[in-house]
Amino acid sequence: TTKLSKEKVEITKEQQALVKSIVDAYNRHQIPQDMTKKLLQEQYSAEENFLLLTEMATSQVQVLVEFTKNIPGFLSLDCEDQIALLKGSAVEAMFLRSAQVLSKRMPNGYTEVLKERVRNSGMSEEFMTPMFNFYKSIDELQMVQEEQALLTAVTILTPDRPYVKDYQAVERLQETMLVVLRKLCVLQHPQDPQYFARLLGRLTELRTLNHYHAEMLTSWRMNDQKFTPLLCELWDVQ
Ligand SMILES: C[C@]12CC[C@H]3[C@@H](CC=C4C=C(C(=O)O)CC[C@@]43C)[C@@H]1CC[C@@H]2C(=O)c1ccc(O)cc1
Repeated sequence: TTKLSKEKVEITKEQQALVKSIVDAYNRHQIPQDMTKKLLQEQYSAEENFLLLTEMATSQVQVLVEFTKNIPGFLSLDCEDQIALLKGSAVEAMFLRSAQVLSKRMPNGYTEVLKERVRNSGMSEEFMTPMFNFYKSIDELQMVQEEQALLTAVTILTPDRPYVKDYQAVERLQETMLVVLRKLCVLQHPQDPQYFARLLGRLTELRTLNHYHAEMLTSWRMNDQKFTPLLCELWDVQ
């Protein structure tokens, strides 16, 4: 086992401030309530479900940008690198977000309705399976909100995205998050010293979903489904 689990793990004052600012940003930036209400009310059809998810995806990108701007140090990165990180991590952040939302037990059956609409949105089986497997593996972790917020920040601050110029600057920021995340995991799950490693394993699983997503977009376009201008720009489609 790692030394950490033997020693008393201390979170420093500045690390506490870091976690607080990221968790606050994570909780502050959510898709608008009226959109989630629509999800519960609109009638079911593959087209209607796809439209709703497209609206949610578009809103989620805007939420993601606002959240990212609140990650300490992000705005001091090179501007073009900021764009490269957002473009490169948007799909993973979206799938991570959907897994975190779907693994919550919502009182009004929101997660069941959302799952049903995802299942019936014109997405083919071959992408559905890996995506729902991912949801299950995130659900098993039962992450607390600090872990969810930090894991999202770690995903965004992945240095090896296309077109990132100052790799080291991004790596340093990600490292800062990982150090805090590891301490939180040890403190939150003392009985499971491998918890942090399992959390990082989810990031590897996330990357494979990136690959499926490109094909998912293509298959949707084959059925001439329309995306929004923001999604087209983000994913270089149309
Ligand atoms: C990722 C996704 C779009 C965004 C959805 C996610 C399911 C759950 C969500 C919960 C959210 C919340 O409660 O905050 C924000 C939106 C998200 C994150 C969908 C599953 C498949 C879909 C998709 O890939 C897709 C992509 C392009 C489209 O045009 C339509 C769907």
